Amino acid sequence: MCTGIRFTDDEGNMVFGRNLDWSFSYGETVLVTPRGFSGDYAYGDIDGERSRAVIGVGVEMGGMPMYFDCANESGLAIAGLNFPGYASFASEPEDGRINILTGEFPLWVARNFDTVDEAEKALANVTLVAPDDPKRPKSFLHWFVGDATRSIVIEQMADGMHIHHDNVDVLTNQPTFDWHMENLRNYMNVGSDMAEPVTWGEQQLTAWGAGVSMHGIPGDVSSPSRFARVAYTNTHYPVQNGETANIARLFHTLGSVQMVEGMARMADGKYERTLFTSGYYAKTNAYYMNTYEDPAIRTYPLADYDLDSTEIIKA
Ligand SMILES: C[C@H](CCC(=O)NCCS(=O)(=O)O)[C@H]1CC[C@H]2[C@@H]3[C@H](O)C[C@@H]4C[C@H](O)CC[C@]4(C)[C@H]3C[C@H](O)[C@]12C
Repeated sequence: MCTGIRFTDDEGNMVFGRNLDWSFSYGETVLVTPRGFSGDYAYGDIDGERSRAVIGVGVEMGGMPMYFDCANESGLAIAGLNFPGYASFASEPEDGRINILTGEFPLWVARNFDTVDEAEKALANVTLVAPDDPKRPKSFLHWFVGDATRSIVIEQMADGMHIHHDNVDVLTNQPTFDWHMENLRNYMNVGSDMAEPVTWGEQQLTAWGAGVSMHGIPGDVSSPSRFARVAYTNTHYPVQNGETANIARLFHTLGSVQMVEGMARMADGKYERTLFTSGYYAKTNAYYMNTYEDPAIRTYPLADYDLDSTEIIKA
């Protein structure tokens, strides 16, 4: 399972991040794609005139950075999360369209747009392609895209591309975004206030501490439960000032939905766990990441790399 969140600091700078939950690593690292990199996309040269510098977590395949999540120097970020059973892509490119291999989609978005509005507009001409090619392993994802103003969820299904404005700024996995938003209505009774004393019959009941009003928020790690829990946390967390407090917010909010060894097995019998948590703060133009084995948060400021280089940089 995976979880993505977005929020802003007290000055309106975006913070965006995700948990990557899985049973094994693909050898992913922080990768910087400098402005001068010339992308050899599967379906032609689809980058526009100005290519933005991009940083994120991914793997290099065939000379291309395949990002799991990434952000650009303008403060636009994107993350791919599993969506099997619902995601459905074209198996071949279509004439007259911008054809994008699904694995290259995060790079294309981050290279070419400054805002969610711009990216959303461009999607009208996009065909997402997952060819039947053993050399190109498939992944069935939906994507979460955010900037300083808002976030959207992109779900390409058999009946077309669905783009949702995301009012709670979170995403998990299956089922569809619409379903998750409808499900939130099950939890509208909960809140963060200290529970007031009540009387049942002749019995006085008083809260034994904080947290009683939150009863009902599910504690398990299934996708619908994580969606409800992280939507609650993300929308109730007070706005923060500065790097330390906002990165703490990012990692604690994602920590509230992390998967711990032993909690849940995947279909292959292995335990799923939060292999890494990563994210971007637009104010510092930096990526942040920690892993299951090494929870110390490392910082990767874009300014530390040669952004005018032509080669992918492994941070
Ligand atoms: C497995 C990852 C998603 C994790 C997740 O959402 N888990 C949910 C578990 S569950 O189903 O809901 O149980 C996804 C996110 C990004 C994906 C990777 C990226 O898309 C980059 C390439 C793309 C290639 O097509 C496949 C390999 C790959 C390297 C992908 C492997 C895998 O599908 C990743 C790593």
